[in-house]
Amino acid sequence: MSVVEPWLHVMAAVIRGQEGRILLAQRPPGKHQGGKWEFPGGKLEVGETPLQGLKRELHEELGIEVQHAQPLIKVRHVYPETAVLLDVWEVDVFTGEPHGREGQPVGWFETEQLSGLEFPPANYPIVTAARLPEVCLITPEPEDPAVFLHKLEVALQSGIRLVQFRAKRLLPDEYLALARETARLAHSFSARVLLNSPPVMLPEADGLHLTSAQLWQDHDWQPHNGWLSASCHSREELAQAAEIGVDFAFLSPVLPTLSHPGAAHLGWEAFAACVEQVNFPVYALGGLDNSHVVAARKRGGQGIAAIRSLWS
Ligand SMILES: Nc1nc2c([nH]c(=O)n2[C@H]2C[C@H](O)[C@@H](COP(=O)(O)OP(=O)(O)OP(=O)(O)O)O2)c(=O)[nH]1
Ligand SMILES: [Mg+2]
Repeated sequence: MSVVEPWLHVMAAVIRGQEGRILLAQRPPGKHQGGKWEFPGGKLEVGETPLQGLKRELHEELGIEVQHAQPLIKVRHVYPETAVLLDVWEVDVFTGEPHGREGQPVGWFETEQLSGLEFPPANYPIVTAARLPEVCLITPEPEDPAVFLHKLEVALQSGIRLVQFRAKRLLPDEYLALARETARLAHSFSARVLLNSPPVMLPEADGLHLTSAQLWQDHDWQPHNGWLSASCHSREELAQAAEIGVDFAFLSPVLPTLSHPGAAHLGWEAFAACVEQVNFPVYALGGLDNSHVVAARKRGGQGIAAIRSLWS
């Protein structure tokens, strides 16, 4: 990504309606990327703040008044015609009945339908961000499988929808058996499971999670099914994660942690600066709990991930 590129600042919205459905519009034929589905929005005007621009665009294009919105992701993309900075916000409270005021078709879609639609090439990470929740549970080292699954169920009941199954001390067969049970239980709550360093990838998993060391191994990690995510601790590791094509990442430690007392941590400023360098969703990790979701979002993060604070 060139820093001298004159980026065209575009505001776009992931508008959430009933049961989490998302409102999309079709770009008018003849316009740039015409005919494709888009997250409604348009160019920021001189003198506007991003939120003002977002509100104006959604009023002009859909006739709605935004009541509450928060940043979701920023994506930079260079088209042959223009370089765009897509500044995407999530809108969860609005008034008015959205309709295509410029004659464009609009529709509500389930998050799971999004990956089957044709969007402009810049939109892939936005679709990932729209499908990912704000909070990810990373499991602590399992001791007794029955106790583990019970605690997992408690976490799922409390609203967890993304689980990174992390077990370093199990034998391969034990790992796979518990990973299968974890996926089965998570799926019964419509939650998804990433496998951290599995002996083999399981078809029932929703993604493969890489350690930061694996990022540098000469290996094709792309799983046949699901997402590819990675643990990162620096700008260099995030750049390497981008290089190998991860869908999203976890950046840590953001705050001091009990597990690594006295170790250096990034702090929110450095977290924000690192996230700004990449085009995919990044979870903040390290010393965090549910109360830090808004802080993470303000710094460009997808939300927070945690072990300790999300496990009973
Ligand atoms: N709104 C929106 N624009 C997108 C998305 N993906 C994507 O690549 N773009 C690009 C296409 C365009 O080059 C640019 C948005 O410009 P636009 O044509 O919608 O701008 P606008 O609403 O202000 O329209 P206009 O006044 O120029 O007619 O961003 C998306 O999901 N939503
Ligand atoms: Mg527009």
